[in-house]
Amino acid sequence: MSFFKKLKTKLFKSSSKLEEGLDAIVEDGGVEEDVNAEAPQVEAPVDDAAQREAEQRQAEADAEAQRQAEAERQAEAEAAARAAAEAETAARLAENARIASEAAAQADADEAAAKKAQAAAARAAQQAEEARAAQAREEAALAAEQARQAEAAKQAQEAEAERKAAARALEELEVEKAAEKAASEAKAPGLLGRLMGRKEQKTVVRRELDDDMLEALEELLIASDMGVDTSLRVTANMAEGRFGKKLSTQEIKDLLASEITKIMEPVAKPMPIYPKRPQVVLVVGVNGSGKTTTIGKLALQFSNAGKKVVIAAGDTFRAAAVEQLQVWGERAGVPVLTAPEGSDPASLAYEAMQKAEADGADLLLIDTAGRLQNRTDLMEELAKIVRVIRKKDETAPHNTLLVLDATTGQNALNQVEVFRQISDVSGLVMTKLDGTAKGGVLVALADKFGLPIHAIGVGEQIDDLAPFDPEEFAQALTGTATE
Ligand SMILES: Nc1nc2c(ncn2[C@@H]2O[C@H](COP(=O)(O)OP(=O)(O)OP(=O)(O)O)[C@@H](O)[C@H]2O)c(=O)[nH]1
Repeated sequence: MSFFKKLKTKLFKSSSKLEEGLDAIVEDGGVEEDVNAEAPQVEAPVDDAAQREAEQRQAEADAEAQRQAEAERQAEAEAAARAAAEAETAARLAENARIASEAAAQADADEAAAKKAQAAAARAAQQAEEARAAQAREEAALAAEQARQAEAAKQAQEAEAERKAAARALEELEVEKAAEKAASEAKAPGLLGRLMGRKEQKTVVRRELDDDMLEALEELLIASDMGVDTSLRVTANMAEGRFGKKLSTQEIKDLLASEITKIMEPVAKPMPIYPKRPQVVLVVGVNGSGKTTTIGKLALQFSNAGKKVVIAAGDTFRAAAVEQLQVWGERAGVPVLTAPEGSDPASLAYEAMQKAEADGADLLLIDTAGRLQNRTDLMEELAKIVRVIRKKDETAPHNTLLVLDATTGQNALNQVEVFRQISDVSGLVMTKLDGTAKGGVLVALADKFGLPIHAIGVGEQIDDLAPFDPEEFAQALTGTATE
């Protein structure tokens, strides 16, 4: 696992206090709004158009069905009228035939009558002919009418099918709308949604950035060890141009992360490497801050980078400390120079300089004691070490690294002040950033002293030392980290 992944995972966990605090501030007095509250609400334009179209299609289908029904009724009336007319014609023909036969009966008796009868018969025949023609016309008209009716019935059927389809479409649209409504209600992050940690949010809580909110933010940052001055300045910067505006937790976190990044960027610098050999690195810090561990981690990183490294176990007052450093030296594959318990650390430092020079080492890492209880003694001890190594190289030490335990919070600020008085601190290493909720102190340190932060310790293993990345640190601290 890479250093930063580790840092992010670990710091992410530990920063939950700050993150939770930010969540609480916005929720307290915030208002739940639609995620797109700023954007004008447009009510389902596509669905409405579809519904209007379906309604129009149905209206047209209804009108067509009505027209068909009317046509059918008219066709029936016409058929009845035609039937009546046919019956009348048939009656007339029968009457004519009767007249003709009467006329024929009288034909023998009366020629004139016979002629009349002939004429009548001719008329009757003509009428019969005309009646047949009429009937043929009627039949043709009837056939045409039947065809028209069949067509009308077909159209009515089609219209009915279309009406049904339109009704079905309308019904489906309603069902779809209801389903969408139900789904959106289910997605709304109500209490249950929040408890279940729903990802897709339709609403967001926003709170107006006012004096109360600024005060709450200041308190939270101070509680996160950012220090009073830094906290006030960070919140003032966050509020600039945003006072009275509504902000969501995410927006607040992003703002805070960007302010923290701005403060941390100038101090994020790796330990400088000089052409001078050996480059002497004095490592200072209170007991237990992680000096020994850090020296072991640095030794490994530099030797992995192709540098020849020598370690001097300068804390000659504690045998356990010396042994521990030897273990780290073995792990890193780097020689560790030691001296008997209680001997002068300055003379060990001198010997180490000689050995480093003789070996052609690139780096000499010198561990020192960290007894702050007797500050004068410690100051004298460090001053002596510096004097002695300057006999060999007057530009040494080239770096004085102050190792600080991040879990000590505000205490780290005091330690910087003290060690700056007794040594020429050139840069910081922050240890134990894993598993601490006190990462905020780095912001205060950077803001107050502007000392470079060369590396951060994120665990007890030899590879748990990472370069300091301000942006990732800010994201991890505010909970805006994406992984
Ligand atoms: N979790 C964690 N523990 C660390 C880290 N750095 C050091 N430690 C632990 O902190 C404790 C003290 O570390 P040391 O390296 O012995 O500290 P020191 O400053 O040399 O202490 P003295 O030897 O008493 O002067 C040890 O248990 C280390 O394992 C770190 O980055 N993360």
